[in-house]
Amino acid sequence: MNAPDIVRCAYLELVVGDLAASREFYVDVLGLVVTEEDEHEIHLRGLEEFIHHNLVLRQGPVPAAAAFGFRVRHPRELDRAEEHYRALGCEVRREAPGFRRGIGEVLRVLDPLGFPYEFFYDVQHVPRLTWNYERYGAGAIVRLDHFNQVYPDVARGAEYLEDLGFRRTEDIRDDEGVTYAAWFARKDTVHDTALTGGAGPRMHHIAFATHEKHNILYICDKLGALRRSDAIERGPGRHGVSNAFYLYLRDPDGHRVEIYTQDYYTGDPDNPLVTWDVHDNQRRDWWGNPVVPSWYTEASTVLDLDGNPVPVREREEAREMDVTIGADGFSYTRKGEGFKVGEQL
Ligand SMILES: O=C1C=CC(S(=O)(=O)O)=CC1(O)O
Ligand SMILES: [Ca+2]
Ligand SMILES: [Fe+2]
Repeated sequence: MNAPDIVRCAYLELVVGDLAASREFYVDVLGLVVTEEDEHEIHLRGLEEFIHHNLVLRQGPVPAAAAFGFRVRHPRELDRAEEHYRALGCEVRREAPGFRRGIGEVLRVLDPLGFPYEFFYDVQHVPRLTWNYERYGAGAIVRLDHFNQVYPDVARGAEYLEDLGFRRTEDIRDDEGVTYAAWFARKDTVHDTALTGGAGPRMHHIAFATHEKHNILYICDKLGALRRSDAIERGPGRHGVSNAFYLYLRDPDGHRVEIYTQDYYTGDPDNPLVTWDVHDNQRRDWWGNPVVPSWYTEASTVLDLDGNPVPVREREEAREMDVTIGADGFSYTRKGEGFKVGEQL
């Protein structure tokens, strides 16, 4: 099927329970830039962004991820996207300009995995603050890097995303051929989205990029100084997959936010796939530090096109947390030299 020409992941809409508390987290603590705001919703972006927003926070009753927005290369790609999804039998809605602040026509779909995807081209340009160093806090979040989606059947989800034109850049598998997670790119970095095997469809995290590791360390130090270290869920650390330096935070509603820097270029057509053994204890943290259980088990509800929570299905294949016994207690540092056994916590 003719897939739409997707340029990049562009925005996420999050429903939050207390808009002021969320504003404090994303603006005062993390330093995202406010493009527009009113008493119902806030439109935020990274310092290097020129499209209207990368994140919408909307006050609502059920904390959830309401839309995953992707920019396409030309307005005609909305027609191609509509054709693609109708051929898949998906619910498709075309929304006139103005449906979303700063965005032109939007094509909305509930995709075959149950995720609310949106596609757009026309967008209001806003000031790119790249050189406005007076606006930079030490956390310095410069752009949206990726989404991460929880879905029960990663192999099935990968088939759908690859048919949508995404390039698989990395994955985690076992010797029996089970796929536990996979990463998919449209732009020239490691991913625009990823599938984490688990009960889904749910939103695992949104990731923003900084330029330097010290920006991430500053965010940790700032949260400590604010006595908000409980917002730190996992990290800081160095990923195996993607090679990025990372930190995972939980926002006031429990939505997971990754701060991410220095992954690698993947733009050549023959970019080699990197596959990790699920028992490799350095796959998710290159230093072998354990993955806290909540990172595997907790994620955000997603909404359908009418704003209702999408029902969640459990994963039927082996779960990474079980296979590695708790948080990476049954994994090896050096293959063939035996396993680290038992809980790491
Ligand atoms: O962006 C990512 C890159 C790597 C990893 S992992 O924990 O190293 O698998 C997780 C992640 O999907 O958040
Ligand atoms: Ca196919
Ligand atoms: Fe991530």
